[in-house]
Amino acid sequence: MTPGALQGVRVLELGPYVALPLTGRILSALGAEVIKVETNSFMDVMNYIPHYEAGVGRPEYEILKRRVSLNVNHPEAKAVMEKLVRASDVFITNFRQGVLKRWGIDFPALKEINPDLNIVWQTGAGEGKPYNGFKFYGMPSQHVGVSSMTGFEDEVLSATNTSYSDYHCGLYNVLVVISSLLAQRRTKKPTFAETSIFKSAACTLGPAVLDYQANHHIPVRRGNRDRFFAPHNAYQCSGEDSYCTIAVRNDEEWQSLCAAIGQPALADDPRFATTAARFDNADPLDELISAWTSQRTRQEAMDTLQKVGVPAGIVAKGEDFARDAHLKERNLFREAIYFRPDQTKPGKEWQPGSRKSIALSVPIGLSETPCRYDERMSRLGEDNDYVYGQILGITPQEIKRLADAGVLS
Ligand SMILES: CC(C)(COP(=O)(O)OP(=O)(O)OC[C@H]1O[C@@H](n2cnc3c(N)ncnc32)[C@H](O)[C@@H]1OP(=O)(O)O)[C@@H](O)C(=O)NCCC(=O)NCCSC(=O)C(=O)O
Repeated sequence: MTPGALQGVRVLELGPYVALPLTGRILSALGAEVIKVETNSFMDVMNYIPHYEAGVGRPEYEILKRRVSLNVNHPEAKAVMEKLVRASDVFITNFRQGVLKRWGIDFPALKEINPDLNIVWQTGAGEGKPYNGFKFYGMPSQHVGVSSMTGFEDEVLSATNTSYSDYHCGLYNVLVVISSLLAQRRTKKPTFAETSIFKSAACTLGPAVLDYQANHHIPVRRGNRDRFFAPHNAYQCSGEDSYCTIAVRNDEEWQSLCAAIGQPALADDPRFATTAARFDNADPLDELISAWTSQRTRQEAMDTLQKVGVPAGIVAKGEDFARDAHLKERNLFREAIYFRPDQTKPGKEWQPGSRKSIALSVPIGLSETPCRYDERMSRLGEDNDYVYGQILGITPQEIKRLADAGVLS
């Protein structure tokens, strides 16, 4: 197999939920060896959401990681943790400082254990008053971001139903890791970096920040409409619950749309002559477009418009999404098989489980160092022998003793 871009880099991951495990997932797809530390009594919640068998890695997150069990609250765990830290190039965590201190791995301690260790500390809001030490999940962190300006006017708050601040922060974490490793080659110094899901959410506001500063415009909720695009909406197509989205940025795209829907004269209609005019006349504009889309399937509508360079996409969900021909063709979805221990045999005889799952791979293509993909589902503790034995050099007897003593649990 061609070595990945981050081949030779070892990352120690300690932390739950979306953003931090996403970081490890991307790094492992890029070729890093990512060791994820969890304990049976606090397994990353994302690994046991109801759909999945308890303890089995959630496909899109843990599929490539080395999952070890270590109860860091155990008095004997510190020595094992120190070995892990010494063997790693990068440490990523989202536990709060007090928790890390309790475990003897706050940042000064880590520096002492491994002076070359790069550290990414993913926080809620970061250091500094007034939010220092705040606990955040996606939604509360997003009140500063896009969710305040998405949705329809009469909605109290548009919960985006996806914690985008986590996905953004996970990507920032990856950038930090790669930059730190590159910088270290030059400076010989490791980096300590603080990232934050709150700040990541704030950075999704984009031009709205400038618009407020320059013009004192406070963004309002406009449903699917947008001042800088018109038409800009989801249009009903033939068939139940079937929509096509269309976004037109300029007059050229508008003229192409008019021709494609068989109404070239609309391009000269003064109500629709400019983006501003089309935005002001969005109701009749949307009616005209709906009249055309409602006679077609969403696929036909999308294909017809895309053929003439008008950005259009189908609204996909559930099966539509999982079976999207393009995503499938580009290998974004792979079928992954659950593995589970064969209870009839002693030791670790792993058998393919009965259920299959769709696993998301990383949506990037690298020509020289392709991303890794593995169809194996890892299970908590599955890599204990490899990591503790082969990487850390702990003897099998000692691994067994630590396991029996509840340290590796
Ligand atoms: C992630 C957090 C919300 C988690 O907060 P808390 O639930 O309060 O967790 P704590 O940090 O206190 O730790 C939880 C408990 O688990 C224990 N714990 C955890 N792992 C271990 C291991 N390996 N061994 C032993 N014990 C463990 C830990 O000691 C605590 O025990 P006790 O003390 O005994 O209880 C917070 O740390 C945080 O805000 N982090 C920064 C922002 C962030 O990453 N947010 C989530 C993004 S994802 C997201 O938003 C989303 O999914 O949605």
